[in-house]
Amino acid sequence: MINQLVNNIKKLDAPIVVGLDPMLDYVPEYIKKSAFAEYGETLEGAAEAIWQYNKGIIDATYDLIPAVKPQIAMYEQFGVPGLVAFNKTCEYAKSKGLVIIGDIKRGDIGSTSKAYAVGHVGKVAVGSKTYSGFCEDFVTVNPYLGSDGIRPFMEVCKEEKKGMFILVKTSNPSSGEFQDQQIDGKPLYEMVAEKVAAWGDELMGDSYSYVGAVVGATYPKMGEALRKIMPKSYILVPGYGAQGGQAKDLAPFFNEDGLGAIINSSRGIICAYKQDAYSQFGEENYADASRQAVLDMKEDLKQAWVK
Ligand SMILES: O=C(O)c1cc(=O)[nH]c(=O)n1[C@@H]1O[C@H](COP(=O)(O)O)[C@@H](O)[C@H]1O
Repeated sequence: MINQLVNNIKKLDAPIVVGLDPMLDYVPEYIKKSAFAEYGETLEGAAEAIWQYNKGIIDATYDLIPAVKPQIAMYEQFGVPGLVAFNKTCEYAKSKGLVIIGDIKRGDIGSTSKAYAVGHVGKVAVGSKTYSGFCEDFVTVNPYLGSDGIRPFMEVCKEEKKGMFILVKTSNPSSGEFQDQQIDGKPLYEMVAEKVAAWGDELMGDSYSYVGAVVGATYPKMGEALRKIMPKSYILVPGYGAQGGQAKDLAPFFNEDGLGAIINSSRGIICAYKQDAYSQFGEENYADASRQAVLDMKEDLKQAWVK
């Protein structure tokens, strides 16, 4: 999968992932109206609305982007119907040729991590049969529990040729509370990055590893240091756009080959129609606004990664 991700990025000249993080407030009224007419103001109605909203965005952008990143919390808030919408979204995006990065941020004791890995990027055995519960190509993983929380994801990813992005330095304001703590003269996030590089060496694709990292766009200086520590790991970079990360700061996240980083934008793309810059599209054409926002992001990012 890392090879497909790299190939998609090269083919489209777009190190971009669109975050599918639907809140009901983002969904245009006409979509909600039709979903509620069919299912009522229920969890099913909400799930139908976010699914229709996502479908519109995928249809309008799939030819421009290599990947999407559905954030599972946005779906889980609607319970089981929400999870059905998550799965439908992943399957539909996959049918359009997109790589799916499941933003699930899991990680637990070994046996539990194994179940997460099997469910999201592997296959579960039921009697003599096996099934893919969900169909992501990559997942985000929390490394707080250490190696035995990561290894089950590595084993499943090796078997299935899938991948993961391990949280190294997150984009949020409080990320330093723990991640920046100095241990033996080194920040914790650098220690995690060294482990990511070592785990990644065990699972190499053609040029990049199956084991990637998450580093926030909001910490470009740290991104520069981390790029060097993990040369073979793809870096998933959230925080561009809505969280204030800017293209001019993103160059250090890329390698000399112009690869090695994929920049996420969620609200900046899926809620584009609500922004002044795209107000001419109107609610009915929210998906066209998202398409324009992707084109603008691609142009904006050129200053960061075109060598
Ligand atoms: O793993 C992530 O994707 C992630 C890590 C991180 O450090 N910061 C971060 O914002 N994210 C996710 O990236 C997305 C950012 O959304 P926007 O701020 O709307 O672009 C959300 O889905 C977050 O959960």
